[in-house]
Amino acid sequence: MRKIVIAGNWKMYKTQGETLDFLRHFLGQLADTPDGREIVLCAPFTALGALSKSLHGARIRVGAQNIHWLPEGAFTGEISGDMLRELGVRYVIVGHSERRQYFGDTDETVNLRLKAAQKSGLTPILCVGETKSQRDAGETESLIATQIEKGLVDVDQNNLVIAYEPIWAIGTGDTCEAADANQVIGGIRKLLKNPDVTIQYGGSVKPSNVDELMAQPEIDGALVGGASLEPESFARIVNFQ
Ligand SMILES: O=C[C@H](O)COP(=O)(O)O
Repeated sequence: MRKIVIAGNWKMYKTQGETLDFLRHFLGQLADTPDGREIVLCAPFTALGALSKSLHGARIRVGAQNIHWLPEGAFTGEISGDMLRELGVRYVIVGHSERRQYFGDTDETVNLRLKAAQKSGLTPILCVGETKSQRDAGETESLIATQIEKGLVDVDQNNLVIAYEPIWAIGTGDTCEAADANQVIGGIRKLLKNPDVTIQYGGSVKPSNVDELMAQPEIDGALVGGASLEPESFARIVNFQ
């Protein structure tokens, strides 16, 4: 049975105070959210502790946005899985295109981070996706197959979420057609040993397009950037029809 997971990726937005303000407005809008939908907020490191402490049994899981592959060491600016666990974190995004583009993540380091997350009892959200030029060159399928195959070496597919995020659709308002996203995600599923892995779509998910995306048979959730920053819009997304 595939689980529905709707995750907000706050990227480098929201202080602790802004996080608490978000929760004040967001939690009250979950009263009618159907059972069986996992809601995750992936906050900046500095807000994770405040987020965990303020949930008081609410049905929200806390997520981080990066993890180092070693338990400790001289790695300035990095954070380990056990440090995240101590803060109540359950999920962690790995291999987001912004990490790959700006901070040098490769399929090899993504693989190390995935395994480290699982070793610490976290559920990693592996991001894959193509650029516009790769899509135009017809390379989407082969590029994603490489990201999946190299990323998932020795990774436990029973504790994993994958997010298909076409890079040209991130933060652009230019959403991938729902049917196209469904087709790519169906292709990803065929590469997996475990067909029940939750596979999300990410890239300009909004209240206006979430219903159509979530109606697709292969799409099990969403990884939401900009539209997760506002309580009203993220609530509408998690309450998709
Ligand atoms: O992780 C989230 C994605 O980068 C999507 O961001 P976006 O919803 O702002 O396009």
